[in-house]
Amino acid sequence: MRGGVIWTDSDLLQRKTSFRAMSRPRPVVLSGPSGAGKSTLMKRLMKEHEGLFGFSVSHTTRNPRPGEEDGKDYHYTSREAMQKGIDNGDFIENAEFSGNMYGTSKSAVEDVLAKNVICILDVDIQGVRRIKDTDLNPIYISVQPPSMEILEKRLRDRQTETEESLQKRLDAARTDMELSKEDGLFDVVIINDDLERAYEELKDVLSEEIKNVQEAQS
Ligand SMILES: Nc1ncnc2c1ncn2[C@@H]1O[C@H](COP(=O)(O)OP(=O)(O)OP(=O)(O)O)[C@@H](O)[C@H]1O
Ligand SMILES: Nc1nc2c(ncn2[C@@H]2O[C@H](COP(=O)(O)O)[C@@H](O)[C@H]2O)c(=O)[nH]1
Repeated sequence: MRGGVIWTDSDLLQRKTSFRAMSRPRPVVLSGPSGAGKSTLMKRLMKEHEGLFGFSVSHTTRNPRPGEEDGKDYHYTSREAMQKGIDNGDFIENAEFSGNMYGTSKSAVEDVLAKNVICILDVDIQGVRRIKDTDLNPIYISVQPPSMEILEKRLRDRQTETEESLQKRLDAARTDMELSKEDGLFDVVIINDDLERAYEELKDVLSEEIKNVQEAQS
């Protein structure tokens, strides 16, 4: 794994200054319970704004789902390899979620930042807290389902989970829905009830960043 900018060491302030001086587009962190609709909203955003966004491809130890591609949706890896990368300091954050490891490597973020596009990170609430300790300075958005019942239906209908992993995700969702109420943790909370409305809200929140990148590219 490639090394590079380290966001949590002692010259944090120095690098914060240099980040601002380069006026890079502000990254976006999308979080919220599994099944709330983060990927659905993100994929639509990236499709409608081609060349303006870049996805930070996380690592995970979970198996690929049908249709998912290694290097595009995730870097699929083993526990051993991932732990080695973590011990090596290659990750800005990592977490255990529903029996698997997930993490954002430094190079995943750097590769997107280098293109001067808006970097999107899809991470759970533990990842949000870890990213708060870095100088990435993203916009924090929580995507929430209208209710636990609707979330469960969406996860079941998606047909990606076993009963066991579904129950783990529902447990994590209850915690997420509670913790995400914390004052100041998120800049915006979007309730993804009606998809069109949620998408418009997401675009609205990001309109300034989108405009800035469009102008920089023209
Ligand atoms: N507003 C909505 N109304 C109805 N169904 C929705 C809505 N938003 C998303 N869905 C559906 O709900 C399911 C879960 O959405 P999605 O996979 O985007 O969630 P996610 O938050 O990215 O989950 P994960 O964190 O597990 O990747 C999908 O099958 C998607 O098509
Ligand atoms: N802390 C992190 N969480 C991550 C990362 N990549 C994804 N996720 C979160 O995991 C769950 C489950 O994802 P799924 O693809 O298995 O359904 C979801 O809440 C994601 O937001 C990461 O790099 N770090």
